[in-house]
Amino acid sequence: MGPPLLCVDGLGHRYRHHPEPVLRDIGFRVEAGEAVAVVGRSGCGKSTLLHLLAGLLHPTAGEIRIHGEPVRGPSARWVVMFQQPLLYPWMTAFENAALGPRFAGRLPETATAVGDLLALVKMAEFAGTNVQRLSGGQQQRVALARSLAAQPEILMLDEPFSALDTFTRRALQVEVRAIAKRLGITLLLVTHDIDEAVLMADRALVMDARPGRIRADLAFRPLPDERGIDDPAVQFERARLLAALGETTEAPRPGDFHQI
Ligand SMILES: Nc1ncnc2c1ncn2[C@@H]1O[C@H](COP(=O)(O)OP(=O)(O)OP(=O)(O)O)[C@@H](O)[C@H]1O
Repeated sequence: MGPPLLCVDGLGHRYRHHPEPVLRDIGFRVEAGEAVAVVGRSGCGKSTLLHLLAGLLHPTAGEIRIHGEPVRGPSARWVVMFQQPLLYPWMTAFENAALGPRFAGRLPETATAVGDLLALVKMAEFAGTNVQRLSGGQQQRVALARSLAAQPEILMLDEPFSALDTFTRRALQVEVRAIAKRLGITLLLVTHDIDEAVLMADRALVMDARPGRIRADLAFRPLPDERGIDDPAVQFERARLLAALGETTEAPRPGDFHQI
């Protein structure tokens, strides 16, 4: 068996002019195809961790390997989605989604594939619309299509839906998970939203703050890919996650929720 997709060992980070390290001694593995949420309170270092994993920031201690190779900078093998969709406002949805293939000189051959991706994210009818005329949720859908057009192995998400209303956020959380599973893309998500973690992930790494460390590695029991927050099994995993975060005093028992 080869190395895991992602291997993190003894990872630490200290910002310049910052007296204390933000992250200390972080280690975990992620296998290809997993969906992993890093969960913790605001300020515990989640974004810093994701920036390190994406090669946007260099660690001051430890090592990150993807396919056994040290991460030294950004790569076409992974893409990051942020809270803001970061689209070019003067372009249409299609033009934004097609940016990667265009820069790689792969348009027009890949135009159909980009069209298919817009359909996958339910934006086909808006392909020719200027993105300024789209809602926040629709803009994130376009950003998702742009990310998928890069054919990444890993999709890294930094609280990508936190600026959206609850209804839109829920829909995107469930859809992004289903799309990633369908395309075989590994999901790495950092969030302080427990619901987002149980809706999108198979497993949660629970972080402590000051310094940021992993307190627990919690594998969820198998849940359906298209899951609802009200499903009893999802509620059960949510309660386990809350207990792991120290938000409740007792871990739940299966009998606490019906139909498990
Ligand atoms: N560029 C920087 N320079 C110095 N300190 C920083 C920098 N970026 C973040 N920090 C500090 O590092 C700590 C962790 O920040 P980080 O954004 O990684 O946490 P987070 O868990 O993602 O928070 P949030 O959920 O609020 O986004 C905070 O104390 C923050 O002030």
